[in-house]
Amino acid sequence: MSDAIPRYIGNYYLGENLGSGYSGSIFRATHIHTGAVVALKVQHVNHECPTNRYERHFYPAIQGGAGMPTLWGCGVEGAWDYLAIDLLGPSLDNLYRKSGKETMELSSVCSIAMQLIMRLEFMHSRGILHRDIQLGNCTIGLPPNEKTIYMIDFGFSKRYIDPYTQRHIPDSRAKRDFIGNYWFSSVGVHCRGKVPSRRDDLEATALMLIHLLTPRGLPWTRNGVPKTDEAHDRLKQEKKSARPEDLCRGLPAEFEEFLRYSRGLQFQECPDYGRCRDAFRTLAIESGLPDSDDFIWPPVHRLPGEASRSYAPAPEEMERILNDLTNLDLGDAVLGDQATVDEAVRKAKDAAKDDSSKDSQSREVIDITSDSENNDTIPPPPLPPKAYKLLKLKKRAEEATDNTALSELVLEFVGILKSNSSRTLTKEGFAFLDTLYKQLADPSVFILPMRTSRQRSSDQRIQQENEPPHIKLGVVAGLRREVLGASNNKQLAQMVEKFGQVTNKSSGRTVTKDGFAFLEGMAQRLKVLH
Ligand SMILES: Nc1ncnc2c1ncn2[C@@H]1O[C@H](COP(=O)(O)OP(=O)(O)OP(=O)(O)O)[C@@H](O)[C@H]1O
Repeated sequence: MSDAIPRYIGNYYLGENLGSGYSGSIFRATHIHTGAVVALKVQHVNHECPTNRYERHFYPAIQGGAGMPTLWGCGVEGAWDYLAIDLLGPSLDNLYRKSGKETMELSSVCSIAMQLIMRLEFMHSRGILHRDIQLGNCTIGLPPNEKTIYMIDFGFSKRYIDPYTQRHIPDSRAKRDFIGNYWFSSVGVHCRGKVPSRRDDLEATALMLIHLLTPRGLPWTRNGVPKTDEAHDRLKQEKKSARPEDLCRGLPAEFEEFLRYSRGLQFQECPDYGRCRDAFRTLAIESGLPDSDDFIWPPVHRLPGEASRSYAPAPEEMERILNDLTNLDLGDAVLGDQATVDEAVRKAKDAAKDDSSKDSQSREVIDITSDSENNDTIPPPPLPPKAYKLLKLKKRAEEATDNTALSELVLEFVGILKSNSSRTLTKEGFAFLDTLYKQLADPSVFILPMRTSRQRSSDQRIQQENEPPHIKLGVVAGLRREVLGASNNKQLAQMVEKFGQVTNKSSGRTVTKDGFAFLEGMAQRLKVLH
């Protein structure tokens, strides 16, 4: 049998070579009778890894899905096994390399995230895992479908739902040979030899997104493909030991949350695709980007005049801000007490003098005197705006005398958190929740704060570090539902307490979409309850 690929295979005339992988080559090809142009995936029948033979069996189950290529024909002719599939555009790998940029734009990455999560939801709904998520296996369509991302290469795919019994495939403790790719396959599958399931497709997607936003990519991709077993072992070790917070440092919190969420899923658990997708849509909107998941290439920049959300500050930066706040000594002070304000302003001025000019320029200063009862002319302290607004809100919550006023304050609280670049619940945010709790539980009794101090005992710290994110997501999602049925303030108080505790225990202490919905539901309920 000749090893040279012929000009004709099946009814197709082969044209330009579009790409070659480990297991074969892809050609642009024309049907000799209809003139239809397709991508012909050609593989030698004796190939040691006969992926075409497997791949053709997955197409029937995914036909018609958005971003799923159509299989127009397949067969074996002579020494060649071929698949004729929709001709598509360049892969994300091609686009990324050709862009010459160190990282992809956030707008592109958000739309990739939304579309890929949708593709996986569809494939998984058809009982199929992809198992080889990577940039080269995602292509854009040809016009008019250039805004759609297509999933290709089902050579490593597998059914996770047994078509006969309709049951999920079983887990196994036995280590298995690795199937997937070095860069993005999940830690469980790649480094621990676990059986792949839906969670691993999601984790691979998360790693790929983080890679696109990281200068020089994920750390273990920087030395190229490992050529020896030792190099592969080193790569696995590096991948296994990389903590999500380190991989996602400086990125919007959504990426770390997505990675943690996928890693926290149980073997058979169905991911909440909608919630994952919504998180990236919200991120896009808050960053002043279009909310559609259309993949626009070359990427669009921020819409003019739109509010933009910058990346979350790195932990060190957050630490510095919090230290600045602590130095202001507002901790136990009575707000509104002029002596306290004077003292704070004096300290703030001293601190500001020490600060580099770069730092002071980057801070927004809120004028606390503009609506203060005291007609003070002293310049305002350089408190971060979010912290200051929250402290003012807390004070107003202390003075609130009815549920209607509390309802409005809760909505303002949501507004402040949403308008800020970071959704982290800071100590001022917790202080507001404490006051709200106190007001709801019994306005006449002083309740010990749930969390107003940054000091934590080592026990608490261990507990906090061990709290998996899906626990927080589950509890807050439950609160979001329950809050609308609350029949008195005491019940609402318990919910605020639970919300504060679970947020405090979660890594990042971010307020999620469910968290906002819970707070908005609380405001709604407060209006009704008297
Ligand atoms: N339908 C298509 N239309 C246009 N280009 C395609 C198409 N399918 C694949 N390609 C190009 O060919 C490359 C290899 O495709 P594919 O991954 O399906 O082949 P493979 O032999 O399984 O590769 P690998 O061994 O790298 O997994 C892709 O990265 C893409 O650039």
